[in-house]
Amino acid sequence: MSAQREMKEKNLWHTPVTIIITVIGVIAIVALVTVAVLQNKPLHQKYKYGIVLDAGSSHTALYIYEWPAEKDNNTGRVEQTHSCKVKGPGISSYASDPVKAGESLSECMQEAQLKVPKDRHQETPLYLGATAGMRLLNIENSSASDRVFQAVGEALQKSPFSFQGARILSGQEEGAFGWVTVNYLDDRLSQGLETTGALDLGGASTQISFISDSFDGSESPANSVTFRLYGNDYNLYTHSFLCYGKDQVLRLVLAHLTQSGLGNVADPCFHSGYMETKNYSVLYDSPCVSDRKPSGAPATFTHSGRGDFLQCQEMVKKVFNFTNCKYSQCSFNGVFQPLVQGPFGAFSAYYFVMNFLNLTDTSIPLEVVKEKLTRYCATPWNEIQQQHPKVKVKYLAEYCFSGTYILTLLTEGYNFTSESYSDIKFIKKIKGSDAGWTLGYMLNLTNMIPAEAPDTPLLPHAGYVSFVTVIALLLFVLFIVSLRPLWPSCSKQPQIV
Ligand SMILES: Nc1ccn([C@@H]2O[C@H](COP(=O)(O)OP(=O)(O)O)[C@@H](O)[C@H]2O)c(=O)n1
Ligand SMILES: [Ca+2]
Repeated sequence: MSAQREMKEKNLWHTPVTIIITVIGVIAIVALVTVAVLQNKPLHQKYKYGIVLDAGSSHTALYIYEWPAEKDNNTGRVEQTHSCKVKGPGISSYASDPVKAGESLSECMQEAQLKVPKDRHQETPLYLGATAGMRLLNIENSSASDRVFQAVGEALQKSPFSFQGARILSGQEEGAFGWVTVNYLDDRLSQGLETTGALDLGGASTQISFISDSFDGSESPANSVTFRLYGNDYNLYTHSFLCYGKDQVLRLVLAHLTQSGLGNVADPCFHSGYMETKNYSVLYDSPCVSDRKPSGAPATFTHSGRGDFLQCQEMVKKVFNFTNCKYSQCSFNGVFQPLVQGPFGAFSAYYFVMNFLNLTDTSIPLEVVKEKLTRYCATPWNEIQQQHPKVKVKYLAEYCFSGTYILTLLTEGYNFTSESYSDIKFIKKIKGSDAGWTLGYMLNLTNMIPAEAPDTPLLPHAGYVSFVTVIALLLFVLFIVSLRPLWPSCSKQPQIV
């Protein structure tokens, strides 16, 4: 009897019930893992796009940005995938023929249509932001600037993209968005790290933006921009100096020089042997200098070089006004500025000029940098031309001036010292994206930087799948173990008496 019962128990393991339970258990685990994998698998990577046109004083550039479609506001994921330099001058130069300003953009816009997948064209936002060139035109002749915007807007409206408007950025926006760009690309915002200051040098204006422990905005509210990004509050100091881009300062310095020698201008900022006949009307055709035009000036003057860094620096210093600071401290022209603090990224013309001059290494002592520039400026013009046959003569002639202006602006203007000079990094790109205001502008307009830190999943996808699998297997094993009494080896062997 007992042997019979035990035989029965042994056979229980092979009963349909046990088999069904086991099969259901296996199916349940396979289903659980499959659902977990499918439910949480990143979707096939699709991208979204955004286009920004940087309408600068000297030229316009188009930038295309790309980011994974399913995670709009995650960290540091927007990247520049393409850029296109518009041929010809900046849009403000088309004041007398605005339609041409619109037409000038068409080549880059065609390129953008090829770069952005066709099925994304309609939903891709397109922005145009204009900076100091259009600020000056707006001051000089606001109806002319309106006409340029009208023409540019009409041209962009015809593109297949979702045109969101063309407007002038304020100097504050230009500075602040440049700061957002460099800190976003370095993942400093998402990770709440110490931020990098931003130095942007354009043709017609220049911006300085940084966080200072001693700045809460109260001393000069006009220089304060506040942000809440990824759960952190920032009170940014920023200032934009209109007319202090390198092309306008070149005019200012020349304007100073023409005050003394009307027909002949011997310029220490140009190489000896350089000589060009220039028009007074062209030189003074800018609101930055127009009030300085000497009366009774001849139509033209001879602009010749003297190649003397120190004297050039003396001339450049004259464009800064160091008197009349009504704040605790100022940079120049009575503008409040706290002491520079932390690392800085210097981009745009800062980079182009210092890179040309082989002076981007800021670990070289400032005195040595000045010596190198002194030697460069003293090099005769014919030698310079021989050394750089491929560089456009107009640009080549100006590097001595531009280098001198950059060093003077940084040290005399912003009060960088021999020590803090090494905190500056001359940069063009960060992780493949150009440093400049455009990315920050787009991130802001598309609400891509959240005010609060996004909730991040506890585990990455692969970790999550492994976790679910292990737990499911564990449960299954426990279940099997719980059936132990039914295991054949655990049942008593029938004893045959
Ligand atoms: N490869 C290049 C490109 C631009 N640049 C200069 O960089 C400056 C760019 O200024 P911008 O056109 O953005 O002018 P803003 O409107 O920013 O004042 C101009 O002075 C250009 O001449 C350069 O030196 N080398
Ligand atoms: Ca610019």
